[in-house]
Amino acid sequence: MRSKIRDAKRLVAKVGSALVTNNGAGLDHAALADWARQIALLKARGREVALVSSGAIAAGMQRLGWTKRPHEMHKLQAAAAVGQMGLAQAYEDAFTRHGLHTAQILLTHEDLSDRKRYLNARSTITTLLKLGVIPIINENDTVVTDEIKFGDNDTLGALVANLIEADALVILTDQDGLFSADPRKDPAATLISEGQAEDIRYEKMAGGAGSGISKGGMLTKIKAAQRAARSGAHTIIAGGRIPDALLKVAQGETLGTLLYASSTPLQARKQWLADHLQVAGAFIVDEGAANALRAGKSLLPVGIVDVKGNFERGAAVSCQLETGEPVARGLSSYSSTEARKLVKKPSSAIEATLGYVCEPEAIHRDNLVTL
Ligand SMILES: Nc1ncnc2c1ncn2[C@@H]1O[C@H](COP(=O)(O)OP(=O)(O)O)[C@@H](O)[C@H]1O
Ligand SMILES: N[C@@H](CCC(=O)OP(=O)(O)O)C(=O)O
Repeated sequence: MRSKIRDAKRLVAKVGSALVTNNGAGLDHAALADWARQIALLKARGREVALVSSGAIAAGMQRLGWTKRPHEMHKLQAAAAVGQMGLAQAYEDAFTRHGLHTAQILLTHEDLSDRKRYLNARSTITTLLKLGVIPIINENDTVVTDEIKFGDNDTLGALVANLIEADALVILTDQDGLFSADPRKDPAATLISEGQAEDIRYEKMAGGAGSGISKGGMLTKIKAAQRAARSGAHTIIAGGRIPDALLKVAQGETLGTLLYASSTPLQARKQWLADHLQVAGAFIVDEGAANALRAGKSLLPVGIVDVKGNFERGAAVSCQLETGEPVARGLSSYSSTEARKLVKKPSSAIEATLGYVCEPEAIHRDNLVTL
C-alpha cells in the first residue's frame, strides 16, 4: 500500500498549528526551514508539492505582543492578518535558500464550493506548480471565522487535494499518527498503520485537539482523509517532528497512518462528473469534435457550432451533435456569453476575441466524461 505514496506525483502537505508554532509563541523557524529543505528535495526528484500551513494567529499574537489568545473573533482575525505577513515571509525566506519561489494563496471554503472560483483557484495553483513555485496556502481568516472557531486547516488541506487532484495528502502533526485512542489520555493506545479512509471506526478513535493553540484534533484529520479520498487522494497522518518525515512518507516508508482511497484521482473525478452533474446548458459540436471527445480529447472552441442556455464559467454542460445525440458532459472553461463569441474559432483566436484567455480548451479532457 505504501507504494501508492511512493508513486504519488502531486502531494499536498499540511502542517498544523501544533507544529508550526513554538507552543503558541510565534513561529518555529527551524521547523519551517526543515520542511522547506524536504520539499525542495522532493521537487528535485520530480514531485509537485503544495503546502497548507497554519500559524497566522500564533505569529500575529507574537508580533502584537499578546501573551494570551483572545476570545473575540475580530481580535483573532486581526492577529491572523498581522501574522500571515510573518508566515508568508518566513516561508519565502526558507524556500529562497533552496532557489525556490513561494506564492501566497488564501482561500475560504466558499471559494471552493463556487464553481467559477473553484476553477480559478484550480488553474492558479496548478499553474504555480507547473512553474515550479511552492504554493503556501492558508485560510482567509479576514473574511471567514468558522475555521478560527474550529481551528481546522485539515479540511482546507483536503479541499485543496480535491481541487488540484493531488495523489496524496500528508498531514503532519504533533503525534506519530492516528492511535487507537488519544495517546495523551490513554498511554496504552497503539498506532494504526493503515486502513481505508472511509472506515467509520477511525472516527471513534479520534478525540478532540491536544493543545490550547490547536483546536481541530484527530477527528478533523479523519474527516479530511474521507474527503480527500472522494477525489482519489490517499492521506497519511504522520509525526512532523520525526526527522525527514515528509521525505520518508513520500518514499513510501512505513511511517504514521495511511488512510487510503479506493480510486485514482482521475477515476474519482470522472465518476463524480458522471454521477452528480445537473447540466446548465449545451455545446452543439460538429462530427470532428464528437470524434475527438470519444477519443478522450478536450473540446476545443473550433468544434463548437452553437451554444445553448446561459451559464457561468465552471458550469456543467452537455456536448451534443446537432441531431441531439449526447456525446459527453463536462465543466466549461467559459461562460455561455464568452463561448458564443468563440464558436468555430481556433484557440489561437481566443485572446483577440475576448481580450484574454482562460484556457485554450472549451472543456479540458480532465473535466469531461464521454457518454
Ligand atoms: N486517536 C488519536 N490519535 C492521535 N492523536 C489524537 C487522537 N485523538 C485525539 N488526538 C489529539 O489530536 C492532537 C492533534 O491535533 P491538533 O492539536 O489539532 O493538531 P494540528 O495543529 O497539527 O492540526 C494530538 O495532539 C492528540 O492529543
Ligand atoms: N488559519 C488559522 C488557524 C487554523 C488552525 O489552527 O488549524 P490547525 O492547524 O489544523 O489546528 C491560522 O493560520 O492561525
